[in-house]
Amino acid sequence: MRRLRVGTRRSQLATTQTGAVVAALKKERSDLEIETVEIVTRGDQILDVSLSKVGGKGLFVSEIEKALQDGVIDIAVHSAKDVPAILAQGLVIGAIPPREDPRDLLIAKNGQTLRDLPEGARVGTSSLRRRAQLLAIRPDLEVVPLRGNIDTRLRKLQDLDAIVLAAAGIHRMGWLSGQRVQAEGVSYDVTPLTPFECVPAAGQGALAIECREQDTEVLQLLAAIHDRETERCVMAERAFLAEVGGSCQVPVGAYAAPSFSRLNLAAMLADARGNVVLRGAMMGENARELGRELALRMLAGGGDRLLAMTYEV
Ligand SMILES: NCc1[nH]cc(CCC(=O)O)c1CC(=O)O
Repeated sequence: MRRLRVGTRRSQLATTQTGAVVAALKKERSDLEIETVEIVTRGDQILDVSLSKVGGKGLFVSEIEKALQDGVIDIAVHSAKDVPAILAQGLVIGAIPPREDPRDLLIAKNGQTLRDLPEGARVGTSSLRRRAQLLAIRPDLEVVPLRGNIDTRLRKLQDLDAIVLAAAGIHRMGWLSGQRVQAEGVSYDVTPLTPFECVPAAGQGALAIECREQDTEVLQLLAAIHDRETERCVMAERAFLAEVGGSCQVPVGAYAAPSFSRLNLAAMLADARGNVVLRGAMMGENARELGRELALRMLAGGGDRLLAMTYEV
């Protein structure tokens, strides 16, 4: 293999993430010629409608998967949390590099924490998972829809009191220094939300590199940038998500951390309005079984009824 074509979405975050993966691969194989191919997905084009309405996160991935299947590209770099539970025919995740900070960040215009935002403050997020968990702590907040790439969302903070973004994205962009985010000519204090306050999305902070199942040479190359511990955590989180049938219509969070030889998995399920938030945690050895087991327990413990409640949001 002499040439590798890498598919990426066109957002600033996507191209930055892809650039980091390309650099890591070049370090492994300096003779390799790597070409980056930008793909505009439907999810990138439809920015004014909430994701739960236009068909979910798969929108960002399905066109890229087609390019892999058609041989237009050889690998695709995704944010692990954007990858659906079931991959397209003939494709596999070839590598999961070491995870970044998995937490969500509260970025308040005047530097407040979640506790000292003023009564009725307007907080921007289109994620049902973030919305439910914010309202569980501060029922008085007005949570308003906020879509677009992370640069766009940061700019929209001008018209709001606060927004919530993943730490990983901000960090990979090089916009986070200490407790401040500096980007697009603005600078704000940030407060990380702990996984107890706001359980992250399954896979948040991790990248997933997808390729063709049959491409043994590519799989061999990707093994060099793979992190087995991150994979184990992400597997437990995704097993939880798959078992609860996580679509964008339901607020679901799952976060696993290694604890000696075992994994500690924390998860949350809520109804779409965020009136009821159900939390659970469990330790286990086998990542997939742990994710499934915690999901089954939480569904049996009332989660099934939460998921059955659907609303127009
Ligand atoms: N849904 C978009 C998306 N996909 C991955 C990230 C952040 C980076 C990551 O989690 O790895 C973001 C932005 C955000 O949620 O703030």
